[in-house]
Amino acid sequence: MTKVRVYEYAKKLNMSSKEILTILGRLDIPVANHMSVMDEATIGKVENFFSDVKKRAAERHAHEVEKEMRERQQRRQEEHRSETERKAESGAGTTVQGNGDRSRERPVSQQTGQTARSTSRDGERPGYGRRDSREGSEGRDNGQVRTRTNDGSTGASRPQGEGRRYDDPRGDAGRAGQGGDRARVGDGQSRPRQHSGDGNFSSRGPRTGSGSGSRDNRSGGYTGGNSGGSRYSNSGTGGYAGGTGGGRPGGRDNRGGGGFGSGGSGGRDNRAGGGGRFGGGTGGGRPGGAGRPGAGGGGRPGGGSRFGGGAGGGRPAGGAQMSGASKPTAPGSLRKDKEKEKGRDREGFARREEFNETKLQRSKRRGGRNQAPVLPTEVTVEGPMSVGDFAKLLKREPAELIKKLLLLGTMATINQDIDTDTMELIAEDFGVKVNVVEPVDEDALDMLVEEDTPESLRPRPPVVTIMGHVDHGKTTLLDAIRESKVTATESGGITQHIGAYQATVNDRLITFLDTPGHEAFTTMRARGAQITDVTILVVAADDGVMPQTIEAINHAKAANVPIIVAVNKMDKPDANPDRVKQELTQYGLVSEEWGGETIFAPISALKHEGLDELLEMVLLVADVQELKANPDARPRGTVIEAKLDKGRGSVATVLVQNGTLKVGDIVVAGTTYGRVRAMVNDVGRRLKQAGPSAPVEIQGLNGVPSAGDQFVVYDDERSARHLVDKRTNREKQEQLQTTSKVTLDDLYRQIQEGNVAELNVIVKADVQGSVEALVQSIEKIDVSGVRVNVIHKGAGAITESDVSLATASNAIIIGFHVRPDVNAKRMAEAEKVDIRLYRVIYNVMSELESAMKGMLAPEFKEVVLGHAEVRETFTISRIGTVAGCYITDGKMSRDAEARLIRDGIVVYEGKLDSLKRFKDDAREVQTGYECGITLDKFNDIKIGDVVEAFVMEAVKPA
Ligand SMILES: Nc1nc2c(ncn2[C@@H]2O[C@H](COP(=O)(O)OP(=O)(O)OP(=O)(O)O)[C@@H](O)[C@H]2O)c(=O)[nH]1
Repeated sequence: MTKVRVYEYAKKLNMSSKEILTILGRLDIPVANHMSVMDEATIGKVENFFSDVKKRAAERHAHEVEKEMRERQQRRQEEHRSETERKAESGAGTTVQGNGDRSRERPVSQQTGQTARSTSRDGERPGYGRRDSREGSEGRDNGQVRTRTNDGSTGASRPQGEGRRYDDPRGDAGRAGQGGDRARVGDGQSRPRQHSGDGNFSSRGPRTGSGSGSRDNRSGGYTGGNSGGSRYSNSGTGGYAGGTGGGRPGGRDNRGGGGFGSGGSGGRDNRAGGGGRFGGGTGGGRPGGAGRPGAGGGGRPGGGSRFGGGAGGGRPAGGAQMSGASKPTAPGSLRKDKEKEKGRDREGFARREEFNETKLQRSKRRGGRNQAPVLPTEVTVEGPMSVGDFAKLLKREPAELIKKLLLLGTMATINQDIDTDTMELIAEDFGVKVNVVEPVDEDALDMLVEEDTPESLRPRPPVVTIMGHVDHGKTTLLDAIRESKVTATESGGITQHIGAYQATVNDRLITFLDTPGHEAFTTMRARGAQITDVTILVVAADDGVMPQTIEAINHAKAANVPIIVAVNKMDKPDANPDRVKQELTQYGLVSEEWGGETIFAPISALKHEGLDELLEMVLLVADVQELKANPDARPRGTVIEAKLDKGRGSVATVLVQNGTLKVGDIVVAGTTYGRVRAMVNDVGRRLKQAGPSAPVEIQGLNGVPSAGDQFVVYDDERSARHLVDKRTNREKQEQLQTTSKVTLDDLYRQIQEGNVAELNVIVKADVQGSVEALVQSIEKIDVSGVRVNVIHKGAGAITESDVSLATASNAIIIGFHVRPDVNAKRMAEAEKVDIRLYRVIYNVMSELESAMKGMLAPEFKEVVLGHAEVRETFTISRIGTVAGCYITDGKMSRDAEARLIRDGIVVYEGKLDSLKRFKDDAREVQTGYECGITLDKFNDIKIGDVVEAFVMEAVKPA
């Protein structure tokens, strides 16, 4: 793409020009209006903007997801904690001992202490880290320290160390060590079991620090590098190490674990793993322990995590708060208190949230006295549906869904369809379960489709279609087969062309569809009917592959029907079957002799040569397909052709495809039904019944069905009639829908039905200035769910070409101080294009807006009575200008209102002052007569002007 106009670009993105202009404005790219040209650089900037939006949306979504995960985890931890507490009642100290070895404990305690010291020394706020780089380096140091912790030389601060919080772009190093203290604080105490070691950091250390192997030790990895110590520990590096972040080390349920950081990860169930689910920086991600009272240091998602920020950090609060025991660990700095405060705040927030949620749930349970809709907890969908419909189902505002979609990185409109996966994602956010069920196949229901058991199936004759290029001999072949193979003798019946016949070959039947060429395929397939089992492709040996040959191949291939090539006219001296074979290889039909799989049968339809071989091949191919049907099933099949016969009424040739059709059966075919009165086969023999693959002509339907209609036998006439009525109504409805044009009067209904997402408008006005003003105003109309899209604008009368454009694009035409010319008007009436004529811009706006909001309730409608052409003008003193007119269409009425149109532009609108026929006042003057007209307080009438008479009629709201 090099250069596009704003509106084109907007259209491409399914957005409004206004939206693009707003974006351009935000990007400080000067553009005049929607016609302005956007060059490549501008487009690039806009696209960057979009990708930024998406990125942010994804991040926000990630944030939400994680928040939810965190809450869930907290709940689990709570549960687990109480369980642990119960267990711990019998001896906490032992637990400590049991969980880690001393060597591992020590470093932690040291580490803890160290960090605390360093923090207090620095005067830093330990929990959240500082922003200055120094801190970052400390964070890194911490990381290093962490790696050294085993020798006890130092001690890492909180493992998440260096990460920045959230999306601080500078998060690379800053905030190092943040949360570390908290971690320690938590470390120290949080875990109830550790109380045994009260105040003794070292004794507490191991639990928290080294990921002591406790399966559920979510806080384990606080020792950073030691995370490996945990049974389910992180395999990553550094655990909580400041530098590399680390994961949430041991926790079995570690979902976010170090995953947010670059290293770490790893709990058994660590779902996020080291890579960082949200691509965090280096930080510690969600450092386990979070919220687990004993574990301390609970990390709220490590800094880096969600917002792709730097490292670690995380929310220290959890542990600290819960442990409340931070006292012994923390060096008692004020900051710590503040930290704690913050922690509390967060806790408080979480509690408040929880409270709110509980309240919501409770009120939901109570039926929401104050909240009108009872929100569903489970919905059932059948497949993709529009955002609007899904919102309705969820009893939420579409905007909420659109927002969620945006968070998922999808910009959707209310009418946009979303798939079931997306629905599930959104619904999950609302706590709603989505059940996806197979859509009910109404047709299958109507057709009373039943499964046949394998035992009930019996072999049936193949149904063959003959196709090929014009004059290659299709008809001759069909006739030749019929003549030589049809057993017309038995009843002495007269061979009838009923659209299909059956031939006997080696005592086996083959059904031939008698309609040569593509019709059988096109009409049948267009109606979803697949009746052919084998195709004989006739190719004249002297002519080779021709366009219709290729078409035929494509049809057969599309229908997945095997092809047998009949190389015809072999009797001709210039027959060249090899050429045919050669040419057909290009289309994937390679003869068996040449190593392919396609059967080629050389024949002469004219001389009846090679027919037996050809038909044997047909049987062979059919055998491979194992064609079967259940003769005892409910009879069903397809209409091959149908006509109205003078003597016999509706006559339809049907191919029975399953079951056995009998005289007296009640058949429904398309929108016709009736009892089978009589049934004859292709040799004119009256039948009482016809089994699978039999083509028969039936009488008794109440109308003429279409070729391709499927028929089925119903048990009673009433339900057959009911089905036909239903289908007829559906057809009418569909017809109505396809022909209905959007009009302002039913715009709202169409919006509601999801038919209009964009209201296409053509704007015509008297002068260019008005056009622009109007367009600008129209584009400003902001009604959710529909967007006004000006597809064409211009100064001058409304012409035929405007109407045809409106027809093609389902637009309405807005005329401002202009009128449609005669042809345009006629065409608009015929095409049912809504032309709205206005004289005040405000009215345009308010009417459009009202229509979009469904509030348009026009009480009056203008009805044009007729037009008169001004052929002469007279100026009479005290009266003014009298126009000598000729009525070109309709009539002029004395009481009518009138407007004067000059070159399609309305120059006056008011009342007819007088209407005279010669010298007499006239009440009405009809087409083809002359009359004198004066306009109320208007004299500037010129020859060539047109007077339009109209009245305002009250109309019932649609
Ligand atoms: N020599 C010779 N002529 C044949 C043979 N088969 C058909 N023809 C002649 O080819 C001409 C066209 O045959 P049709 O059977 O009408 O061909 P078609 O493919 O049905 O043609 P359309 O109905 O127009 O599509 C007729 O004059 C046939 O007599 C054949 O095997 N040998």
